[in-house]
Amino acid sequence: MGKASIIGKDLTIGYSKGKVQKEILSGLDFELFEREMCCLLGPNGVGKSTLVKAVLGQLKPFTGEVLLRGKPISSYSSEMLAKELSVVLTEPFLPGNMTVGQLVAMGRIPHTSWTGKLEETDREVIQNALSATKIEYLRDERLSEISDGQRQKALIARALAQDGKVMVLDEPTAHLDLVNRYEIMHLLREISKSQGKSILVVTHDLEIALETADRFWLLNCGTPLISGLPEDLVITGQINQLLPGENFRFSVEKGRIESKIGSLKFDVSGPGEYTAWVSKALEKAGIKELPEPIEVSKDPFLVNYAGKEFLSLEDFILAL
Ligand SMILES: Nc1ncnc2c1ncn2[C@@H]1O[C@H](COP(=O)(O)OP(=O)(O)OP(=O)(O)O)[C@@H](O)[C@H]1O
Repeated sequence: MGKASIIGKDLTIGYSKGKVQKEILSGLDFELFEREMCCLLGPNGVGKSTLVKAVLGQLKPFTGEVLLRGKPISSYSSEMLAKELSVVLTEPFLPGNMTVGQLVAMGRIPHTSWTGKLEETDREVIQNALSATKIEYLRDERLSEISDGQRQKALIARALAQDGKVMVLDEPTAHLDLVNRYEIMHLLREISKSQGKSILVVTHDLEIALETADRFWLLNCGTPLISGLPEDLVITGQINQLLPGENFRFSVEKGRIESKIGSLKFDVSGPGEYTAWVSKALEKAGIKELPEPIEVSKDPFLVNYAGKEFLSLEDFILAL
């Protein structure tokens, strides 16, 4: 574990309207470490973006304080903050006729002199940011003419060019397809290691976060922030904090959320990697009980039930 880049101490955060304070979260303690990618997870409306605003120094806590590299974040000027912290927000306004290269170059603004002239070192940083995000080929493309996934990578490249030690991203994979979501989260993980950055990512992608994050911060209404290795949170069952109500649970064996199956009264035997899928298909079809055992075989896949063979689960369920 590296040093903590960001420390939150007994924070109470929320919004003020006139003299009225609307408290969103309280009693928050956390540390974001160097070389770590930390995913902040929690249900809609719990206060993840509000916490991010406090971490970025954009929202003054009602009580407690946020320390950035050991100093209160409130003591940083906006110029100093821009050198330490890079941010990727959900849907920023981007001029469509700007090129990817120009967008990434904007990351250097906190570092250039008042003339805004890019020095050789700035150009190198921009080149490295484009290459780390694997979008050099997009340098001259306009933002209005690239895909959502490519735009997201360009925004990450801009944050990299800004070269802060801490990167904060609020739902960087929203609206992206599964492959792009994996790719971006793996890329962020790679960057945290290769460039020694602390990366905080707000995400709802639990399964991808489990694959990529070094640490989770779990937020839930009325409970303290839980910080730990994702694997520890799975093993201790604390991960279930993310699942409201009684209908879902996190399957420790399968590493994903599933609906709680009441008492299933069928007996499936065969290759372990297939039996769970058989149960799942039966459960979705509303079947909770079967009098005979089900045997599944591999190469070719066959379901054997009550003396009959089926080539697919669809055929099997249709015959029941
Ligand atoms: N500017 C604001 N003024 C007052 N209340 C706000 C403001 N922004 C957000 N809130 C309230 O703060 C609470 C937490 O909102 P926040 O956006 O932080 O949640 P979130 O966990 O990021 O949600 P989501 O997962 O849906 O993005 C909500 O009840 C919301 O209505």
